[in-house]
Amino acid sequence: MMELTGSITSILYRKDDFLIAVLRTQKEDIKIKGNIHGIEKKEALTVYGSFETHQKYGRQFTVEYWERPLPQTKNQLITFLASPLIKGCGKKQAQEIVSGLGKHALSTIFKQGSSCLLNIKGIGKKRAAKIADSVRSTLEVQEIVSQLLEYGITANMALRVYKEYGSDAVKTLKENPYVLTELNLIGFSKADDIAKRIGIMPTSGYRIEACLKYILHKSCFQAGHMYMAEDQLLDETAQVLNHHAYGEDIISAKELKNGIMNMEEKSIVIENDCVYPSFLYHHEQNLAHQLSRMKRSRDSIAMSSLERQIDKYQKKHGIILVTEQREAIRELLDKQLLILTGGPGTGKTTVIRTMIAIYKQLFSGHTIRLVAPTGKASRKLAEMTGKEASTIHRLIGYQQGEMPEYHQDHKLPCDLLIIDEMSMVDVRLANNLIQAIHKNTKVLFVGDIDQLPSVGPGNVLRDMIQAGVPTIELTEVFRQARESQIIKNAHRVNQGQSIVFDKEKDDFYFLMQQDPKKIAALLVRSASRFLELGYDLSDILVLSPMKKGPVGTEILNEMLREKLNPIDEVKQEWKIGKRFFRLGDKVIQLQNNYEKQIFNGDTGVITGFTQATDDDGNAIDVMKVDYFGKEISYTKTETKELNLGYAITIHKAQGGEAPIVLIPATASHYMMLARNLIYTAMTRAKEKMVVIGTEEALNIAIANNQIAKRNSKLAERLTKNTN
Ligand SMILES: Nc1ncnc2c1ncn2[C@@H]1O[C@H](COP(=O)(O)OP(=O)(O)OP(=O)(O)O)[C@@H](O)[C@H]1O
Repeated sequence: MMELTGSITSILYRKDDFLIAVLRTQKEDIKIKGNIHGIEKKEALTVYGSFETHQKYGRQFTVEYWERPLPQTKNQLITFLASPLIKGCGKKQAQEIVSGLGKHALSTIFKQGSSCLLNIKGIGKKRAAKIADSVRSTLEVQEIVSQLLEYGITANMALRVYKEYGSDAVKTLKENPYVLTELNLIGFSKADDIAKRIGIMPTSGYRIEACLKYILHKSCFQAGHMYMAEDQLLDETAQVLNHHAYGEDIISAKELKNGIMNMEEKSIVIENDCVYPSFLYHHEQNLAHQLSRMKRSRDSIAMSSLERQIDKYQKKHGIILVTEQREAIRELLDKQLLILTGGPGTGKTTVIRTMIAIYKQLFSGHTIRLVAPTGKASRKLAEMTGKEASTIHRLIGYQQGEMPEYHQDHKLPCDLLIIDEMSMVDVRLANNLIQAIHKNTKVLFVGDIDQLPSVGPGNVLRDMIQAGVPTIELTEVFRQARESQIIKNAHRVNQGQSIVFDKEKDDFYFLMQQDPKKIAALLVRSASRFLELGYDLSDILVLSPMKKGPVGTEILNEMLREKLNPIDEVKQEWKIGKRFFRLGDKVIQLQNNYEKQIFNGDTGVITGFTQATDDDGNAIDVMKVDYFGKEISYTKTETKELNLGYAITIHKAQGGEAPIVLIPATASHYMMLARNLIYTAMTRAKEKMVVIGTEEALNIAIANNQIAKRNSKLAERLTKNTN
């Protein structure tokens, strides 16, 4: 193996840890390539490896191992200390440190910590701690990264583990590489490969427990279950453990059972052969406990005064509420908890509006709050009611991994709480919300149970209805039923009837096409046509049931971008690995970001690329995205929270709506042909709905009403608690 030392003069390509760069040695400029983490232009570097001649790219040096040579001369030391790697240290402080501590400054700081910096001019206690921390972590990280690289643990993973375990990172990982799955860095099978390279025994308890957890979590977070039957969990785990790289029957049933027993004390709860991740068990139990207490309590108010108020409202607004709507208002004022459910256009928002107006008349001075699970849904709720509305997260002050601001010992100051789009709320969010509700607060859950269930575990709305929580179902369809076919067809789909078309009306189009590739092309053409007609990009929702495949969102996004926002010389772009973001691109946020107050499913448009300063005062590149007039900055690393948003999955579109909705219907995504998917997509359309595909595929979807059952005991607990 050869050794080369020099400084980086240019970076030619970088993706994650993989780098191609030019290294200037004393003799010549050499193209180097390999997994080199966090190196920037001008930095000194020593690489170990060998030369090879690439057919296309010629002679280059393949790096097996690398290190940042410790600065030797005083000047090198000053440059290192003043670099962005060392926080809190500018050039002035670096010069003072080197003149105070001499050429062994780094090892002195590493060994003695911040105390050796306290006598240096211009360095106070806080700055000394910052500098000492940075020196320690920079040196340690380099050591850790190089030690772990040989096992296939990338620098990014090593850094994350370092953050969690500090100097113990290598020891921890060598003993239990499955912590990489705990930290959500890789899945079980990749961790298992790494474990094999490290030499972990296939019968290791860590391996068994990691696999049990992986199977259980997959079932809860991908299929939405709250628990798994113990036998099924054991069977599925045995299959993975015994077939992945090690051959059959390496793990016995007894060892698996032991694994479960070990976990029982730490991370799972077993109740009558049902295995729950502990936190989900506690969410379900606490939610049931709190809900059943609420269900029981009753309020009594003057009903005659209520009836008078309803009559007054009807007269003022020229509306006659139907029996169910009137009943909903009565019920909520009589009880503490009510569910209002119904399909599109059945008057749910009308009930909310009436309820707010009457409640205000009856209880002036009381506080009313309106919330929904996503930013998109809460904006829609505010628009429909003309009242302020927020996300549930914002209402309760929820931050990832922290206790919400409002909880069981600090209740929300609110008298009437209305929660819209309840079908999207999973058990975790539902419990956090319910715990924060005061025993005197009235709660109205509004939702449509025929839409897709929550992305997260549980089926809260359905379970509550099943358990007998007071529910009013609105069945009469008011809106558009006569004039528009969208609502009419949505209700037909929901009842398992095929779609009907009236060519005279121009709000529901079906474009027949069999070939999936042509369907994709037609979706793009139709979207472009609507733009030509004067609609805005934000008016158009192109939805697909899936990400992959010929009509999946991935391909559609690329095709739509090329058509609707093609590249030109002046449009700036950011290239990050294989992905790139272009000025004017429509993007979607993929996860909740509480700091930015941007939530999973929010869509925006890229408005520019600029520079900002980070917490340490360093200049960083940022990309600006406009979300409904709110401008949010993303660093390059943060763009992993974004995807192109020209086409999004139906799941991500829940809770939102747009004037135009376009969807494909093809048997090529046979697995995804389900009634609640089509129904959810259709109910997003306000003005025009375009389906492109075959009637056969559409009818298969409409006929498929097999809603995958989710394992949950919320209904059972609620019923038991109440009886
Ligand atoms: N009792 C009623 N009499 C006449 N019109 C009504 C009545 N209730 C509601 N409407 C009208 O029906 C339309 C749909 O009502 P609303 O928006 O309340 O339904 P929704 O269930 O909230 O619909 P979506 O879920 O699709 O948003 C509105 O135009 C509303 O004014």
